[in-house]
Formats: sequence, structure tokens, C-alpha cells
Amino acid sequence: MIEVSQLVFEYPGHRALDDVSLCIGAGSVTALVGPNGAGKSTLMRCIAGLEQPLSGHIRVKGLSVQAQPREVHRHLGYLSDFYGLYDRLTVARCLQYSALSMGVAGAQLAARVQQVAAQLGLSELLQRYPTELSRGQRQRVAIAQAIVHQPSVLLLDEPASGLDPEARSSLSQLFRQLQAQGMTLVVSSHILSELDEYCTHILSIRQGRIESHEALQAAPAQALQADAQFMLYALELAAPPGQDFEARLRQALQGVTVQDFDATGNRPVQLWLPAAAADRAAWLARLVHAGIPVAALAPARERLQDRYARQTRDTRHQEQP
Ligand SMILES: Nc1ncnc2c1ncn2[C@@H]1O[C@H](COP(=O)(O)OP(=O)(O)OP(=O)(O)O)[C@@H](O)[C@H]1O
Repeated sequence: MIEVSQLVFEYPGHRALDDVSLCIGAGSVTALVGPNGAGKSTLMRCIAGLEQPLSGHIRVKGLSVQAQPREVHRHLGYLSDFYGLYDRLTVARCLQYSALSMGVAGAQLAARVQQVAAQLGLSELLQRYPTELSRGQRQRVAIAQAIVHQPSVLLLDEPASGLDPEARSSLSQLFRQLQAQGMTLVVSSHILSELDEYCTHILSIRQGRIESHEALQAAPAQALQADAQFMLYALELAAPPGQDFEARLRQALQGVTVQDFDATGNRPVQLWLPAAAADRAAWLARLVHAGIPVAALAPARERLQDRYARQTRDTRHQEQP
């Protein structure tokens, strides 16, 4: 769906993207991650045809972004990290204007505006002006503008910044809906927990280069492998962990990586255990022997922030002489 090959982009005196090649499949949801200044926004702007690369090629749905930007725009929605709204237009007018500029025909216009307003919870706000809206409501208008023409690809740069937890959660629901409709999403965010539930791929960039691009397994029940020998499991406890629980657990499991431990007991403990069933059974016996009240053990999906932290650690480790 999105093909980027050997992309180089330079700001005056600064190479922001250096030989970037990647392929993003149709229907996927890609978390674009990386530290400040890594080149995430620049990559999105290049894919959206808003920046002219020094060299390389970008195709969206087989169309060349450089040669056919207008055709590409009809298939693509883009939300910038710093977006603007037309403060003198009502929300309805903002949406109509975006739809018209993306080639939505007259007869479809009103229906599309109503539909997208309903999808984003804006139906009651259509006659208001953006200056009369809260930050979260403005953000929803901006997202509605980006999808009013029903693009097949949606690029969102920090879409949840400034939103409260409730608004973030409804944004996650919207992204899941859009994915279910077959849309391909690329979402950049510094808050990985936001993307955890629904992204299918993680694309990590650092200093203008691709650090990694990996598929996450769709079913949470399937474990991701830390390496060939270990898989991630969630340990459910029969009783809340006590004060000395972590020490007991670590003692019983010397040699096993405890991925996630939450002393409040609100989240299951996550452990990397041997993939081989016989070896795992031996570790489990040790846990029970140490008095850990094991209620259940189930394959787990690694949380995105843990995976990113692990990858970053691994990369740094490899870079050291
Ligand atoms: N207009 C510009 N002129 C010169 N350099 C720029 C310009 N815009 C960005 N840069 C530089 O290009 C690099 C990539 O910037 P970019 O905004 O793509 O990073 P980012 O990964 O989106 O960062 P953040 O997470 O902070 O939003 C940075 O080093 C930045 O300083």
C-alpha cells in the first residue's frame, strides 16, 4: 500500500531521512516510533507529498507521490502534529470544504459530512465555530477533515496529544473501526500504550534511519518471541502480591526475565519462560514450590513500550564495541 524506496530528505544543512526504504501493507496499523528529532514527521510529510525528497521514490496504492500528488491525495488522509482549523467557518463548513477539496462530488457531500460527524461525535457541534470548541473537540474536527473523503491510507502525527484519557480511548475505538473498514493507518505517538491495543506493526526510526520494522502478532493470546528459546507468559495470581513477592519471584526464577511486574497486582506479571513445554513445566514447579500462588499461566502479547525499550536496549548493546 505504501512503498518507500531509498528515500533521502534534507533540510538546509541537515539530513533528516537517510536511505529509508519500507513497505507498509494494506489494512495494517503501523506505530511510527522514535525519539524526538528522529524524522517521523518528515517521513509522514514526504509520504503525504508535502515535502520534496532529495532522492528516492514513494508510492501509495501504486501511484507515485512525486509524479501524481493530486491523485495520491484522493486516497490519503493526513493529520499534522500542528494542524490549523478555519476559525471563521462552522464545523460543517470546515468538513464540506475538506471534502470538496478532496474531490467528493456534490450529491455525496452532505451525506459524507453527516456520516463523518456522527463517526467522530461531532453531530451536535456542526453549527459551532472551532474557536468555540475544546481542544479535544478541535482534534476530532481535524481528524474528521482528514477522513471525510474516505481515504484508504491515513497518516496521523501525534493524534492524541492534548487529549484526556476518555478522548484517547474513544480515539482508539475510532482507529479500530477505521481498520475494520480496511483503512491502512500510520500513527506516530510518543505514548506507546495508546497504540498497544490495535497496532499490527511497529516501525522504529532513529537519526533518520529505520531502526526496525516488525509485525506484531495480531492475537494477544500468541506470544512474541524474545529469541528462539523464550516466550512471553502472563502469570495470574490467586492472591494479591505481598511486599516480599517480587523478591520471592525473582529468587524462584533466577535466570528468567521478569518483563512486567506490578506490585499493586492490577496487571498480570509477565515472564519470559522457555518455549519448550518440559522446561517450562520445571520453572512452573519452582514457582509453586516457592509459595507463589499461581492461578493460571497464559501466553501473552508483549506490550509495545516494553518491546520498544527492549529493541532500543538491544540496538545500543550491538552498537557498543
Ligand atoms: N524546517 C526544518 N529545518 C531544519 N531542520 C528541521 C526542520 N524540521 C525538522 N528539522 C530537523 O529534522 C529532524 C527530523 O525532524 P522531525 O520533525 O521529522 O522529527 P520527529 O521524529 O517528528 O520529532 P518529534 O518526535 O520531536 O516530533 C530533526 O533533527 C529536526 O531538528
